[in-house]
Amino acid sequence: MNPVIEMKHVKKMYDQNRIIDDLNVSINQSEFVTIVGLSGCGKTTLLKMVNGLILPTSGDIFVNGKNIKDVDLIQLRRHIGYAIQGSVLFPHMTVRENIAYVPSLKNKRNKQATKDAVQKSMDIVGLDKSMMDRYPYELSGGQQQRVGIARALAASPDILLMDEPFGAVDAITRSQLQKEIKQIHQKTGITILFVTHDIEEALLLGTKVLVMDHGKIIQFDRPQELIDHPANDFVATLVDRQRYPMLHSDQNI
Ligand SMILES: Nc1ncnc2c1ncn2[C@@H]1O[C@H](COP(=O)(O)OP(=O)(O)OP(=O)(O)O)[C@@H](O)[C@H]1O
Repeated sequence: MNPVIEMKHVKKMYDQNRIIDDLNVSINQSEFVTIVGLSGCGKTTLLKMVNGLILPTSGDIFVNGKNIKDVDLIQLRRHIGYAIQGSVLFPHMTVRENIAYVPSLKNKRNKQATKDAVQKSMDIVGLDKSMMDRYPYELSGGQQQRVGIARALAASPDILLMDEPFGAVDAITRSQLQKEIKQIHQKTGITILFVTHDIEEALLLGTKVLVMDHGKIIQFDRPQELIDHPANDFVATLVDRQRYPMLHSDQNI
């Protein structure tokens, strides 16, 4: 299978600081990759390099087989959904206008296609039609988060980048959103890269988990592999049996 995203010898420096260090990774279509690691280890930097919001100091990044050095980054981003923590909606636009933003750029002459895309992505994230004409300030945090995800999905992207998307909501809403994103992944087969601080969330959602430490990939494996065969003490501590017994198959008796 050809990888959807491939990074080869990618480095990122800020001044003399090496943030990403000779990173190599291949991500196949329809994987749900969760990215975990301590604060400041380079998770967001890695994510933003996929859609060219951050450019590497050296190395190559391929998306759908094309080196992003050779593609128009604005075009590239239209195929890559991006959802981040908190409300990043346009405050002066309604829910409908927020979600329609990218599809309307794509379907300039076909208003119906945009309308359909808005309806479809609202359905996917479970937003009621009655919300369409509300402004972001008229929504709860969880609803705003759903609109953010609907907006990221509306242009039917091949890849969805999510940076702590559920970080700012309460535990119940978070668990609902986790279920929804899992269903969206199963229904659409979209490739997802999902940054989280929460190892439990990473193990539950990811088809593969990418563990980072100081700008390097320490392990990139199926969740069960991390639990059964942690690559080092750092990973072992992260997936600690005492703290997450329910995630360990031998304890699910
Ligand atoms: N524009 C910048 N200039 C200088 N240093 C930066 C810049 N952006 C990020 N960094 C540094 O790069 C490192 C990695 O940042 P990054 O945001 O990728 O980490 P992270 O793993 O996502 O952290 P967190 O979990 O806290 O969000 C940090 O030490 C950060 O201070």
